[in-house]
Amino acid sequence: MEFTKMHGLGNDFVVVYGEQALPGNASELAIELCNRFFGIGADGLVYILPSDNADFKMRIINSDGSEAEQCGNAIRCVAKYVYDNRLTDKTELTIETLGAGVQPVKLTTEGGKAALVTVDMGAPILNGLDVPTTIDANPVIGHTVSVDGRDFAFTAVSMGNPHCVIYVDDAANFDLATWGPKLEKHPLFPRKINVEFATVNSRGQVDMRVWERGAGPTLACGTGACATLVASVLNGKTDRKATISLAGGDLFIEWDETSNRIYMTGPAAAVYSGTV
Ligand SMILES: N[C@H](CCC[C@H](N)C(=O)O)C(=O)O
Repeated sequence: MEFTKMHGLGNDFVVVYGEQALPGNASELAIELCNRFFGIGADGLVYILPSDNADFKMRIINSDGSEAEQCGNAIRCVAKYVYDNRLTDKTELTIETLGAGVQPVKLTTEGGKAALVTVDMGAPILNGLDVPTTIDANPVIGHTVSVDGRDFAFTAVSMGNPHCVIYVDDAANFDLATWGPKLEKHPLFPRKINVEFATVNSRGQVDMRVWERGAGPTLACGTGACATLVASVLNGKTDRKATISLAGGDLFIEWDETSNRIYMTGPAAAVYSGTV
């Protein structure tokens, strides 16, 4: 199998093109290939497939073998892959995802290669039961989740995949390893959840660290950055445009008031190609 190792701000993927459909053993393959000691090593396995509704289709399998509905950093990598490998000559194209429909992307290029990618991530889903959570409220803001005697207030947002955003004093030094997995698998979240810990520094800049569903601590999370911006607007903490600063770097997120759509802008990189 030919693959290209790519990342968005250090959130890394094994990218495979040329399949007609997801192989039956995609989950087992993801576990094996994402293993950082016995495999290639990545946060996820990404397939670029044909689509009837868009230029391409993306499927993303987490390193634990679970398939996600959407992945912001991966969709930027897919856009870069198809442009740089001349599978399209368009700098404005569409990519179909499992859980967030068809998403328009815009590339800026440098030296004939894609550099920055802006993705229309669609409208956030805020109804608690649709995120999903077990909470019948719309939106879910400042709801309390208790784990091991500690209470966290969270805001729930889906970008196609589920997120809970929690504000803490010092996100960059927060104990992700202790609290991330407990929250990821909490019964309030029927399909588990991605957990973002955020510190708002101004109305235009937020530090965020993420414990991802099915992947654990990653250096960046595109959908998580979108969820963090939405939660910060809902909680009156930021404007509708802000830089979300992750361990791996910055993403620029805008929640357009008129269209209700979220725009994410950030880089994508290809590291090497290989055969496995
Ligand atoms: N672990 C996520 C999928 C990857 C999302 C993240 N890597 C991103 O950039 O949006 C989930 O199970 O919902």
